[in-house]
Amino acid sequence: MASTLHSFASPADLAGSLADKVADRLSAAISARGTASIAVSGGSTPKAFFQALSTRDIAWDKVTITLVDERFVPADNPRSNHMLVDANLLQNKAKSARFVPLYQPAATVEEAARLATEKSAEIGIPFDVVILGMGGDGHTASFFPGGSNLATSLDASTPRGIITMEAEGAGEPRLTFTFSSLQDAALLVLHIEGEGKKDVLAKAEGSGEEADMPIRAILRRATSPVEIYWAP
Ligand SMILES: O=C1O[C@H](COP(=O)(O)O)[C@@H](O)[C@H](O)[C@H]1O
Repeated sequence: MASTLHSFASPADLAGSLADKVADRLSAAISARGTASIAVSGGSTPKAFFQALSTRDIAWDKVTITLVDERFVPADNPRSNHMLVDANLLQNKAKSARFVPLYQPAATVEEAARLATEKSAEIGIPFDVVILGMGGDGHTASFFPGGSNLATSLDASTPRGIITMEAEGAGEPRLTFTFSSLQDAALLVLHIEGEGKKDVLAKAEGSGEEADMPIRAILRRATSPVEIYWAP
């Protein structure tokens, strides 16, 4: 499916514009079905966008928020994506949204993935909005080059749900929604910032193996158009 690049003069401009776009989509879903869903990324990039989105006028009590991926660490760990979302998105008007975490206090990451899959199955499919990020190594969600479950996670026939991932560049073991869960969102966004990430994107758009730069799976095979939001 095609992708469209939306470039902004600054990260603040991008955050405001993306927040408006996402708010419109969530509100449209609420008008149509009574509920809306969004899966967001962690990392350093989405903070300003989260803060802007949290101020938008939406019937937040009808919105379910989850993460596209998470480290296998509890919510009070500063490295958790949950803590980032708590501090920046589940604030202001968005305080009344429902949050479905991926981390589960289980003995193993595999058991946590099974429990998270069970809990996230209550969220309607497909997601109304998915916001992906991208690492300098071309990973997105926790689809890491060399990842333990990379092939399975990217296989379009792997069922929707959460799968585990361990990889050299990943730090802790990870929990990640599968490609099949994310690729058909009504609004599928890739949010990246900086010249370095633009170069990584250009490389990913060239030829090469998906396994080397897993973001290629989204750029090449997502059934929804990919809206790329970039600022320097
Ligand atoms: O590990 C992760 O990194 C990516 C990108 O993070 P950034 O700090 O370069 O913005 C992120 O999209 C993903 O959710 C996160 O778990």
